Amino acid sequence: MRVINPDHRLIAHKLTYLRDERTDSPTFRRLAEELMTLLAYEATREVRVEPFAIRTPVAPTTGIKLSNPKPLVVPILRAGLGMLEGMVRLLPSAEVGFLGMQRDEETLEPVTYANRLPEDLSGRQVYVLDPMLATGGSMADAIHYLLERGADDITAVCLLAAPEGIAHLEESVGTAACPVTLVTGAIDERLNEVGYIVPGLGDAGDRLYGLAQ
Ligand SMILES: O=P(O)(O)OC[C@H]1O[C@H](OP(=O)(O)OP(=O)(O)O)[C@H](O)[C@@H]1O
Ligand SMILES: O=c1cc[nH]c(=O)[nH]1
Ligand SMILES: [Mg+2]
Repeated sequence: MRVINPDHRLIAHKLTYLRDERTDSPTFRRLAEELMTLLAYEATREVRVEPFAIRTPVAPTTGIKLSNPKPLVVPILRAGLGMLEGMVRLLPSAEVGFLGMQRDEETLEPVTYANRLPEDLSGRQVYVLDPMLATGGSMADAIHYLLERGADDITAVCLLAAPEGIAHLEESVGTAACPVTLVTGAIDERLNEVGYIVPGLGDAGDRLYGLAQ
């Protein structure tokens, strides 16, 4: 599994404000979108393209355009929704599928409560969005669903990752038949005893959308 942690001061600057407990939900939502757009620049570096012949006002030339089928973007509800707009701003022709997952706060095991993905993902390039890679259980399950449906190139994008989550993902999907890449805005220190990323930013879903019941 390839892990990409772009070294960019604007990413670090925006992440600092995102982490700050004084940042309110509207600002948190705007920063999450902006960070996603910056990470999307890296995550889509190898988006699939094909040659495209055009004519400029001066001369014919050959450029490139996105290949069909277009990439599939999959935000993991709830918190991944906060990254969706930032991604489709750069990839407006992408299709969007949804996975709803919630981590059981006692066992830290992910529970899937919604699944709205195309049945057949053969030959598809897929971008999975979730701001937090903590134990890595939710992202690993999401990637397994995508692999079962035939996805053949998967990029997971998160804002923060714990070393434990990266190690779990490596173990769980690192030897998958298709390439799996993780793009993360930062790699934090560790998980605490209740499975939160340290220093982290708290519960991303709650900070985006308010307290969950
Ligand atoms: O790596 P893991 O240990 O699996 O934890 C990460 C998951 O936890 C958070 O979701 P949460 O369960 O809080 O749901 P929410 O998005 O509805 O808040 C986060 O958005 C990830 O999906
Ligand atoms: O730190 C964490 C861990 C899991 N989910 C979150 O939203 N934050
Ligand atoms: Mg949450």
